[in-house]
Amino acid sequence: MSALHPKTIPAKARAVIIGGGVSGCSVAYHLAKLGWTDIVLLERKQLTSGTTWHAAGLIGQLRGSQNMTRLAKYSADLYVKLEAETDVGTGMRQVGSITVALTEERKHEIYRQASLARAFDIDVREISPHEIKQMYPHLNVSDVVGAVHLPLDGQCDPANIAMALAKGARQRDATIVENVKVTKVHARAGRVTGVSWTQGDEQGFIEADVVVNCAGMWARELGRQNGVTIPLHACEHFYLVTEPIPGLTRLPVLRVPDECAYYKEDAGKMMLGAFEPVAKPWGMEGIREDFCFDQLPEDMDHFEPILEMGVNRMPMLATAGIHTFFNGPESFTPDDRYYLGEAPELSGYWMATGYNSIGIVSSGGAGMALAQWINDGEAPFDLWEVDIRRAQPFQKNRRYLKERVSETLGLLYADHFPYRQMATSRNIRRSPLHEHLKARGAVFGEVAGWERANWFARPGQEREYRYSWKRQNWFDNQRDEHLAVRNGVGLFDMTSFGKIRVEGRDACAFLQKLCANDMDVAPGKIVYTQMLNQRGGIESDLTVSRLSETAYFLVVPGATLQRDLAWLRKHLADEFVVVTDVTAAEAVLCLMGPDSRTLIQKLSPNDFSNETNPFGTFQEIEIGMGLARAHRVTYVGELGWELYISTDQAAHAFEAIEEAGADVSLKLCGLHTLDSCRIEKAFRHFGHDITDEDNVLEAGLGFAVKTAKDDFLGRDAVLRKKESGLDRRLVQFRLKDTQPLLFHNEAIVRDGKIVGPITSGNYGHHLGGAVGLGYVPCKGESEADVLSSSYEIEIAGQRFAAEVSLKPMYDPKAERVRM
Ligand SMILES: NCCCC(=O)O
Repeated sequence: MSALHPKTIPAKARAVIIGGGVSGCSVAYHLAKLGWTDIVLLERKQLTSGTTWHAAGLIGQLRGSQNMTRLAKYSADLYVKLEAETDVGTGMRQVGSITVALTEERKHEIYRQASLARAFDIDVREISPHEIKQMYPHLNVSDVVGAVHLPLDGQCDPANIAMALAKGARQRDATIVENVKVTKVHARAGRVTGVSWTQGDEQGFIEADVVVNCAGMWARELGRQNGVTIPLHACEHFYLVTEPIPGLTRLPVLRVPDECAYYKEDAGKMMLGAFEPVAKPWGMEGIREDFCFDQLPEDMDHFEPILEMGVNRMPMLATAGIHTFFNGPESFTPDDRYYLGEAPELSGYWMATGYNSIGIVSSGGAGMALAQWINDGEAPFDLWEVDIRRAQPFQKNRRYLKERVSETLGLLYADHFPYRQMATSRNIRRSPLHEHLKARGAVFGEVAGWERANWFARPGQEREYRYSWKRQNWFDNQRDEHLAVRNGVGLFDMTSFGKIRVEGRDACAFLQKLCANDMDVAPGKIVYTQMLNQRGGIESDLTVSRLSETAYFLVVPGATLQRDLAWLRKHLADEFVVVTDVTAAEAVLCLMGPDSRTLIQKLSPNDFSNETNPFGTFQEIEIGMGLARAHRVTYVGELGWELYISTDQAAHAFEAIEEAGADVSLKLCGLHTLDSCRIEKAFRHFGHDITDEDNVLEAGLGFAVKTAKDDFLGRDAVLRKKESGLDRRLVQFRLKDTQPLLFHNEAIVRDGKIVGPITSGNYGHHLGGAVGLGYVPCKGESEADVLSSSYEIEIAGQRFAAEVSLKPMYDPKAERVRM
C-alpha cells in the first residue's frame, strides 16, 4: 500500500485512528463496516511497521474466559473470510493446534479450558500422546501427560491480515495515510476535539469527536500527553526460524507451555518462539523516532534454555540450521490483558492496544467490539476483563511497569492457577493496618495495586501460597475463618473498598437519575443499588449511605473505582454536584458474625440494637478514644458492621477491637473467606456474576429496582424485560460430592447439555461442598421447570452432580443479617 499525499488528509473526520498496525486497521475496518465513512487512520511510518510485521500469527481460540474465547473465535472466523472479501492473500491456514501438558496440573488447566470452549461451539478434543504422534510425528511425547486439539485453529500472515483489513476499510471509504505522525490530541472541556499531524515539513489539524489510540508500544506516552493512563511497557520477544527442513510438511501449531514454547511450521521451516519466565523489558528511555520494521539485537544466552528444551522436544531441530534469530519489541500490560474502551479521563478518547503478544488473534474481535462500543456508546457485551477503566492511575509509573512486565510476559504460558499472585511490583497501595495484619500472619494478595490479607497463617505455618487446582495450602485456614464468621465473629480489613462522595444541591436528583433503587431516603440510611445502562445491564453495584440532605457516600469494589467514577462523571449534566474519590481518607474494618454485636457493644458506648441501628442504617460511634461510622450492612450474610475510620485513627481502632475481641474469640479473616461466605449467601460480585451484559432482573436483583420512582437510566429496559420475561436467570449450585472445587468458568450442564459457565465459585465450608453461581436459560419456563432439571458441573472434562437453588442456600430468609 503506497503512501497517500497529505493533501488527501481531510480537515474533519468522524473518527481518527492513530496507528496502522493490525489493531488500528481492524478498528477502521469495523467502523467502516458500521457505515462510518469519514474515518481517517494515520500511521507514523508504514502500515504494520511497529509490531504487527514480526508477529508469529498464531490463531488460537482457547482462552481463559467466555468473552475472550468469543472474541478469538470471531477473529478466526473473520480471517478465514477476509481473503475472499478483499483479494489480499492473508496466509490464513486452519492447520489446527495442539497444546500439550507435561504435568497433571497443566493437563487439568487445558482440560478446563476445553470444557469452557465447548460451551461456545468451539471444536476441541482431548487427545492422547498416541494421537499427538499421529498428527505430529516429530514430537517427543515421552513425558506428555495430555493434550488438546483444536482443528479449526490456525496461523496466518500477520502483515497481510492487517493489509486486508486496511483494504476492507478503504473499500468502504476510510482514509488511510502513511508517514503521518500525530503530534497532539486536542481536547476542550473534557472532550477530544481533534488531532494535529505532521508529515515532513507539512502540518495540519483534523477536527474529530472520536480519536482511537491504537499506537501499540507508543500508546502509553501518547496517552500521557492528555493525562490518559495506558499502563503498558515493551518487552523483547524472541523466536527463531530454521532453514527449510527436508520433508517437513503442514503441521498444526504446537504449544508446549510447560517449556514456555510455541512452534509453527511455515513453508517447510520451523519457528520456535518463547515466553520465558523472566523477560527483558525494552524501551525504558523511549522509542527511537525512526523506529520502523526494526529489530533488536539477538541474545543467545537468554534464549539458550528454551532452545535446549526445544531440541529435546523436537529432535530434528538439533540438525536444522537457523535461518533467523529474531528479537522484536511487543507491548505487555501489568495483568496480561489488553485495553479496550474509552479513557475515563477524557471523553472521545478511545483505545485498542496493549496486546501482550496475542495481537493478531485478538485484534479481529477487539476491533469489532470497540467499533460497536464507539458506535452505540455502550459495550456490546461484557468487556470488563479488557476495559481500560480497570487501570489505576499509579500504573503509568515506568518503574512499576518495567518490573511487572518482566513477569507478565512469562505468565502467558505459566500455569494459570486459581488465586495466583504476581511476584513483582507489589506493596504499592497499603492499608494503614498492613503492618498489624502482617505481624498477625496475613498472606497478601493484590487487587488494583492494593495489598489485601487473603488469609491468615497459623503461627509457624509457611506464609506463602502453594498453588494447585486442588485444595491449596490455605484451605484449612479458610475453613477456620469461615466458620468463625458463621458461628462467632471475624474481622476483615476492607480498606481497599472504593469510596466516593457525591455532594451538592442536586446530589439526590443526580443519584435518582443513575441508580435503580430509591435514593431519596432519610439521612442515616444505606441503600444497596445498581447503576444500569440503557439495556438494563449492570454498570455498577454499590451501597450508598445518605450522609445529609446534600451528601452521599458510595462504596464500590476497589477494582471498579475508576469505572464507577467515570460512569458518574460521564452522566453529570447540568446538576450542581461534585464527585470526589475519598478512598484513601478512610480505612474499613468489618466485624461480621453472630457475636459482632456483643463485641462492638464492648468497644463503644453507642447503642447497636435493632431499634437504634437496624440493618441498612449507619451512625457515628465512639470507638476506643476515636470515632468511626458504623454501617450496618454485610457482604458475608451475617449480623455485622462495616466501620469507616479516618485513616489516622485506624490503627488505634484496630488495637481497641483486638483487645476487646479476645473475650469473644475474634478471628482475623481474609478475602478468601469473604468470598466463600458471600457465595454461600449467593451475594453477587461485579465482574463475575453481574456485568454490563447482565440484566438486573435476570441477575435476581429486581428487589433493588424501584420502577415506580421517576425515570432512571435503564428503567425502560427493566420494564421491557418484565413484559417479555426472563431469558436466563442466576442460580446457585452446590456440588453433591464434597471433594471437587469450583473457582469460576467451569461448565454448567443442564440435562446433559452445556448451557454456560459458573460465574464465581468457592468452597462453602458451612454448606459442606463447593458452591457457585451461574446463569441458566429459562425462556418461557417456570421456576419449577428450572429447578426440576438435572444439573452437573463439568470440571476439566469430568461431570459432578449439583444441587440448584433460586434462593440463597445459606439463610434463605435473611434472618441472620437482621438478628
Ligand atoms: N505471539 C505469539 C502468540 C503465542 C500464542 O498464540 O500462543
